[in-house]
Amino acid sequence: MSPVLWSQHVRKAAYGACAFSLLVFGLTVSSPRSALAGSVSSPTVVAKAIVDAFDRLFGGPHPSFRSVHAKGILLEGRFVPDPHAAQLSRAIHLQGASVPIVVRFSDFAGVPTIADNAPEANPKGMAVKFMLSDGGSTDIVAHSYNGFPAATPEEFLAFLTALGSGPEQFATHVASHPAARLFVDAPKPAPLSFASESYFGVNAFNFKNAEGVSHFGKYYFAPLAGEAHLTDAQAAAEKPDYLFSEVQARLRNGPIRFALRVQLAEAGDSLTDGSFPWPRSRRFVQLGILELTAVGANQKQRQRDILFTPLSLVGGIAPSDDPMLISRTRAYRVSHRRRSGDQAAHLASQ
Ligand code: HEM
Repeated sequence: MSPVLWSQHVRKAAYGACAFSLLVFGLTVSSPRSALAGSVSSPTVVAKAIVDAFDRLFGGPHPSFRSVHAKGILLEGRFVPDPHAAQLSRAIHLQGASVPIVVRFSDFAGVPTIADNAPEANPKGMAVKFMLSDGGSTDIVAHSYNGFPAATPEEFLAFLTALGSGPEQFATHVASHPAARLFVDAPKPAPLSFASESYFGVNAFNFKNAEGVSHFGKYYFAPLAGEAHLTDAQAAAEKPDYLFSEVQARLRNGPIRFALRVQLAEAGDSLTDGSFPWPRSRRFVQLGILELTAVGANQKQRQRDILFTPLSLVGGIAPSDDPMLISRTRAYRVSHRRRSGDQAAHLASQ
């Protein structure tokens, strides 16, 4: 899809979310740019500016909903580690015993009512929380595009600012940023099911085993049902909530399974820039199987309350130096505070 078209789709999503959003959109798109022109440099400031930019693009904030990936569903099940997973990492959930998991599938946009077959509903999201035997938890936050339109948080803020500034500005940004170009041009077909999509962790982590041997790698969720996507015509014929209905119907016929793998870095692969994928020829290590068996109860409240972040980690898995990881985590916390309804916290996050 052309950058102009993608930008128009995002605008349409905002319009659909709120009749007033055209005015809001038009009035506020210049704010992130003026923030950028100043000294936006700390990860916290950039993270807040990115959440503000999402809210402007998507007519938010929408109370109780995430600033992006607003429409989602929580499923429950378990993770069964592979017998060889401990060779990669000493992490507690990779040592043999299965652990309960909560998984949230989502559409991209920050519009709670987005149609699943709308272009701005892609990429799809998959966030996983592993409930550890020591009472803690650890997360993986992945999406269905193997890369990202920006290498750094500042570049991502510039991307969102350009997107909100109009088709010409966005086309200019895309023309001078290869990762944005690749992202905009990449086909993002609607999946047949949340269970028939691949999901990528994008940013690298360091995995260390009990002997102290460490490797850098990126997460990858492979659907055991196989990848399956719709043609544009098939997607257009689907209902707005087709993915959410489908996943619940699918669960009535048996578990949904994904393999969790780590793609290992080789010399020369960037450990600090997730915007481009590593070559497919890199070795994958299987960490285990996710088995989803039920739709979570009390969806509305639990989706509002639960927080997934890429830096909710556990011993044996450490962040790389990719600057996105810290800004992502801060942005997710800002968005979480804003949707929690706590006015004091909301003000503190301004
Ligand atoms: C600087 C880069 C990024 C920023 C600032 C950012 C920001 C955000 C924010 C603010 C949220 C809402 C979180 C919440 O309210 O709980 C979010 C959600 C999400 N993001 Fe990102 N994001 C970034 C990069 C990425 C990347 C690289 C991926 C994929 C690997 C990704 C996947 C997701 C997913 C799947 C969700 C939904 C999580 C959930 O279900 O709770 N994001 N992002």
